[in-house]
Amino acid sequence: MKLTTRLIDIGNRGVLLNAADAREISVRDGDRVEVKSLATGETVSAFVDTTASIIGPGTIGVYRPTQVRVDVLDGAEVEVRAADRPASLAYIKKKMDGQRLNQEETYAIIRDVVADDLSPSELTAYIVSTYTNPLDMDEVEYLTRAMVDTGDQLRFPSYPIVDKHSIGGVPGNKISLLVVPIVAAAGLKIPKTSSRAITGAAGTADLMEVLAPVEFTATQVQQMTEKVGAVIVWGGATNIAPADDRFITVEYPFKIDARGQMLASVMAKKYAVGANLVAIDVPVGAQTKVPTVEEGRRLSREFIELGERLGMQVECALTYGESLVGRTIGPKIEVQEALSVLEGATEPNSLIQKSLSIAGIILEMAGKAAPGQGYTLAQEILASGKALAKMKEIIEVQGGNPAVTAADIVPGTYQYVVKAPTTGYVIELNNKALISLARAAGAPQDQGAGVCIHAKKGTRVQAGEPIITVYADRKWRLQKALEEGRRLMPVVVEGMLLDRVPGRHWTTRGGQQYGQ
Ligand SMILES: O=P(O)(O)OC[C@H]1O[C@H](OP(=O)(O)O)[C@H](O)[C@@H]1O
Ligand SMILES: Nc1ccnc(=O)[nH]1
Repeated sequence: MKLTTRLIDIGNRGVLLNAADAREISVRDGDRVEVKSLATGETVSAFVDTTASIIGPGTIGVYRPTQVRVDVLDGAEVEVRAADRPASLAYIKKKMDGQRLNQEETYAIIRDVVADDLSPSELTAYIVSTYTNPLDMDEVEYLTRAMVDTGDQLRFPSYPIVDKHSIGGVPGNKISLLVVPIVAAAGLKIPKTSSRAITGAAGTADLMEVLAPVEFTATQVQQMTEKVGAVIVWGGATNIAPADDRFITVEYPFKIDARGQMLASVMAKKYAVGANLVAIDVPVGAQTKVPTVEEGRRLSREFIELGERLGMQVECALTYGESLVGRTIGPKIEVQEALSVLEGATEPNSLIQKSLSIAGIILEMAGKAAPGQGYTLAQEILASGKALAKMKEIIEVQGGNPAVTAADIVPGTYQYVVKAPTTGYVIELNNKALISLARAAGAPQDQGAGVCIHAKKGTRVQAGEPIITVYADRKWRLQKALEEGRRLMPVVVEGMLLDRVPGRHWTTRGGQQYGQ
């Protein structure tokens, strides 16, 4: 059917058809059409929305991403017909049914993901299929390679190129802000790409964005790394493993990170930046992605095997994930904590020790430190101020203000201090509840939102002492976080009343009613 184009500024890969025209070519809402520009001969597939009134018969509304691909102007004529379903849908169904996918099938799915040829529900079906029917190692390798091959890759003229990644799952895990500058200050190249939050309240990309822009092309990532030795950027903007960020948009609301997807997500980014030496942080503990040490070992072996298949040397560190890293969760307060350590603070221990351990592993892998000496070298670099100086170079090369200090970073202006209701030990600090609290307060989108934990598990507190401060950039967000806090009770002090369960308000025999 020939239709006349009307450009519509909507960000989806779609077109708007009059309901009568849609009926004529036998398509319904959500179906696909092929749109062919009669001027250029180019063809693009797009998803259909229908309307009875916004667009009249004979006209087609073309949304921005569709227009960009087919290069049509307002008023141009296009040919429109019902399109076939992509073959990848059958492969997604195959995975939903619990079968294995081969290399070609995996590549077909990932190509369609990157080309935006799958609708949100189709993409969700794929992620859920791999969540419920775990990928085996061959499938993980196909997925990783497909994610790399459908994006840009960096090629540095010399090795080693080192890299670090955490599988996430523990709140407050801001160690990349310390590890990357320490390792780069030792003269190593570390082009660090990170995701935004997946199951947490602030991913490393969300943190770095407090200090500098994080959206760059692959070429810029390479140039900046060559200049100062390191970057900390958001993988989603680089076109490095571009499928990764599409998957994360599906995973984020459900707070899920299926094992096979996680392996591929992390290792595709490492492979695509050209890293040959990689340290992986695997936080272990109840309420993390890896509940037991045995599972942590198994996952580590999988990371190492996948690394071998791809030609990268991988070392994994099982780390303590029962409790948050440092004391803060949320973009600004986490950055403030990390910067203060770079500036010389000797607390919090959990953050400093973890960062030095992971940096130490990388320094040993790259031969900068003798076996067993990496931690000490990392400690010297941190104490000398060289890591802070390197961080300032990274901030500057990415376009941020290198003069920034921890004191300049001000968390959300709406604050609420939760006090210990009773004297006793903190016997429970629930990671997942803390994450929900920080997300309810607005993290990571609201950079000032988050929580600071004053008393970690095992600490003795006096009744009335602060145990948590909640920060928010908006008042209603603070209220929401407090409601979430009351519901989830992320901190429990021994002896504390957990809840009161009232009976009904009986009228007593004496005819009086109490406690209204
Ligand atoms: O939100 P959850 O699932 O906890 O973790 C996701 C975070 O973990 C990784 O951290 P890094 O880039 O190694 O520092 C990712 O890049 C992301 O920032
Ligand atoms: N699935 C993932 C976990 C942690 N980091 C990532 O980049 N991806």
